[in-house]
Amino acid sequence: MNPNIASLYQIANKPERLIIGLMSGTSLDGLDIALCKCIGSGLNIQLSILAFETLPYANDFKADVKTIFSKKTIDLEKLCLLNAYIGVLHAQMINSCIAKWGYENSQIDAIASHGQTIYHAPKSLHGLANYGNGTLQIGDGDHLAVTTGIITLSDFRQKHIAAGGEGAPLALYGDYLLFSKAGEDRIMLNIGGISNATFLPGNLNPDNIVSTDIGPGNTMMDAYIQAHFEGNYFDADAIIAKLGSVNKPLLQALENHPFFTTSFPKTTGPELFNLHFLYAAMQRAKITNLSHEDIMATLNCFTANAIVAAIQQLTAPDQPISIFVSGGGMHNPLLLQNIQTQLPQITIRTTEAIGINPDAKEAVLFALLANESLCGGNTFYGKNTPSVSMGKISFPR
Ligand SMILES: Nc1ncnc2c1ncn2[C@@H]1O[C@H](COP(=O)(O)OP(=O)(O)OP(=O)(O)O)[C@@H](O)[C@H]1O
Ligand SMILES: CC(=O)N[C@H]1[C@@H]2OC[C@@H](O2)[C@@H](O)[C@@H]1O[C@H](C)C(=O)O
Repeated sequence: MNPNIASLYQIANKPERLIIGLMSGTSLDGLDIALCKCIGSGLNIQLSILAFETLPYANDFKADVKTIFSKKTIDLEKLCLLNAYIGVLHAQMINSCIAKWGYENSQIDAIASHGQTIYHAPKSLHGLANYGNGTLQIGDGDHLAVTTGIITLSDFRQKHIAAGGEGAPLALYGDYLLFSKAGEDRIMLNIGGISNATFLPGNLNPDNIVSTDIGPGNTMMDAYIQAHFEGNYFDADAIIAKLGSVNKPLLQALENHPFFTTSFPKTTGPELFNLHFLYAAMQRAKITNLSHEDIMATLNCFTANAIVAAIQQLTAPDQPISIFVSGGGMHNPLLLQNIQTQLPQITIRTTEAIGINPDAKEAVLFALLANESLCGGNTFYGKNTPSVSMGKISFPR
């Protein structure tokens, strides 16, 4: 037997595994690295985070990725080079974290690598009759495996598409395994570049799970700040948005898009929610002169309204519901306030309240997906989503 296969077999048979989950989202702020201990699998999983770090990306690297990120026309050579480069960069970041945390690479059973999303093209976005859903994440798993010496699972989204999904949100799987609770309807809300939500029914019937993208999270606010406030990457603590007021005609123009009336589940990305989307809405609303502060206040409100509308769509009026938020947007105080004031009856907590660091949650979810591919695979996630094992396996040798 090839020793790689023997080692994979041995890892899959262990009662517990150490898996490093990686997430680098559409905000391009850095790489989230979560070292997870996974005992068992499926609905019996016991997962604990042993260490977590977000390693920020250098500005030059961000600028490089941005040249090929969510654009229809790009430099193919750059795409080809970054595919390998990101694999090696992520591997080096992992190596430094493992050493810092006081572990040896040989103690880690597997890496679960999301990669860097470069383009997300669900059919609802491209509209081309001859093509289905598409998505592309780069940072090749072989480079991670060779540079770390650790078996790596990567490129999780293709299997989801192959089995009939849009390649996202994959949060559903981990949300269901980790956070479902009998007798309590829950919504897991993640506010990253794009916001998404998973409704977890208290009756535990997987057919009642709904997981969907909602619309922009931080992406439009971030893009506006980056374009107009040199040296700033996001509206830290909503300082700028708090100085402005919401422009109603612009808000209405932003909200008047078919994405918001398309039924769940649906997915999206910065390919749609970007500055062109904003400028087109400004044109339709005949707005030529609005302060940066008012635009930021309006984008903040637009983001919050989309989230509130999705929560209202996922629940019946007066239905008791627990909401657990994660992702960078939860650190935006105005965004949270704009959401909470429209949902006064609901207590919104972070996932910390149920044992998972909200900044680490997405990286943890990928560790879980890898754990399922290694030693689970028997869970049924309901009729609305593919129940498949995801991730391609790369060997170090
Ligand atoms: N103090 C803060 N005030 C306002 N916004 C913040 C703050 N801290 C973080 N953010 C927002 O969070 C973003 C980063 O969020 P996150 O790391 O969840 O994104 P991501 O991983 O790229 O998301 P996704 O994968 O879901 O697209 C920042 O770009 C910023 O918009
Ligand atoms: C294609 C892609 O990278 N999508 C991301 C993005 O960031 C948030 C939202 O859009 C979500 O659909 C997804 O990530 C999370 C982890 C998911 O699949 O659940």
